[in-house]
Amino acid sequence: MFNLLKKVLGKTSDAIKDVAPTKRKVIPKDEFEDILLEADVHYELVEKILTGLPDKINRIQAFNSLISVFQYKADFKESDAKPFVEMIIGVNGAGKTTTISKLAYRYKQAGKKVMLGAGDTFRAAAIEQLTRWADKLEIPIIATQQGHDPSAVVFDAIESAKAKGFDNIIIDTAGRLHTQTNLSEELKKMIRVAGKALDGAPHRKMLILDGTQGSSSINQAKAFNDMIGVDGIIITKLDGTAKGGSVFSIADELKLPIFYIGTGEQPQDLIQFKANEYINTILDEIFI
Ligand SMILES: Nc1nc2c(ncn2[C@@H]2O[C@H](COP(=O)(O)OP(=O)(O)OP(=O)(O)O)[C@@H](O)[C@H]2O)c(=O)[nH]1
Repeated sequence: MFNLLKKVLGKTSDAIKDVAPTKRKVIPKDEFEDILLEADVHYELVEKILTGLPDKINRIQAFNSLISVFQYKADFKESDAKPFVEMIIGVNGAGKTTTISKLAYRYKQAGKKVMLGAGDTFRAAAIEQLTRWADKLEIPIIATQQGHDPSAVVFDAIESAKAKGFDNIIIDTAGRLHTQTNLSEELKKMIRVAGKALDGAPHRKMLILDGTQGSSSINQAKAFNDMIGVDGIIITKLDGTAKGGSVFSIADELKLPIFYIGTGEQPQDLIQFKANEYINTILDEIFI
């Protein structure tokens, strides 16, 4: 896991090495500042992280300051609902479809019966892409034609999963409609319909953010959070970017738990996010 994370953060580590080529026991505070900025931690947060730190910083001081970014106000409460209904939200291209296949693969590996719902009915390509993943993973999918009401997909998926004793339903959603208001109304309706079909559903609304966008994905995330209230985040494509520090900015601005990070394009390329491991992987590049 540590090695995998090291690989995922390879480009971020290279960026850190450009600023701090030699590892030491203590580093000057302004060098720590440069490192954080280089890794795309957002300026105000860098200032916050540095507050209270001495002029020369050791690893423990750096760790304590960075881990404080991940103290969320409210953590997501695990649910043992069956089926556990999850909605996957985010802009087009963030990696929703791929991430759904990764979650489905993960749950299936854990022995769960998983069903997908093709809720991005705005684009035929989204329905096709998800159906291809479902076939490849040998997982059933509820899909309709382009333009049909995605709430019907939600309802049918939940009814079918209840009848057949499924454990997990993962529902795709549109990332864009003709207007933002349409999108908001559609997502809210999907949530209402899920709740009618099964008490407490959807149990988790997961936002997918593209890690290569760095801190600029934050406004998008806030817009979705304001619209429907997000329970947690998955950050994708961290393997291809030097902006690994954006994870700090995302956690700080949204105060939402980060559940997983995407580490590649295949169904198995998803790892659970653990703040301490993430920070230690970065600090390994800086300190002896
Ligand atoms: N390297 C890498 N690529 C990823 C990751 N997650 C998704 N991708 C790629 O990002 C691209 C977009 O992913 P999709 O899953 O199609 O994204 P989407 O949000 O469903 O986008 P649309 O289908 O355009 O709505 C694809 O080429 C994926 O293979 C990841 O964690 N790492």
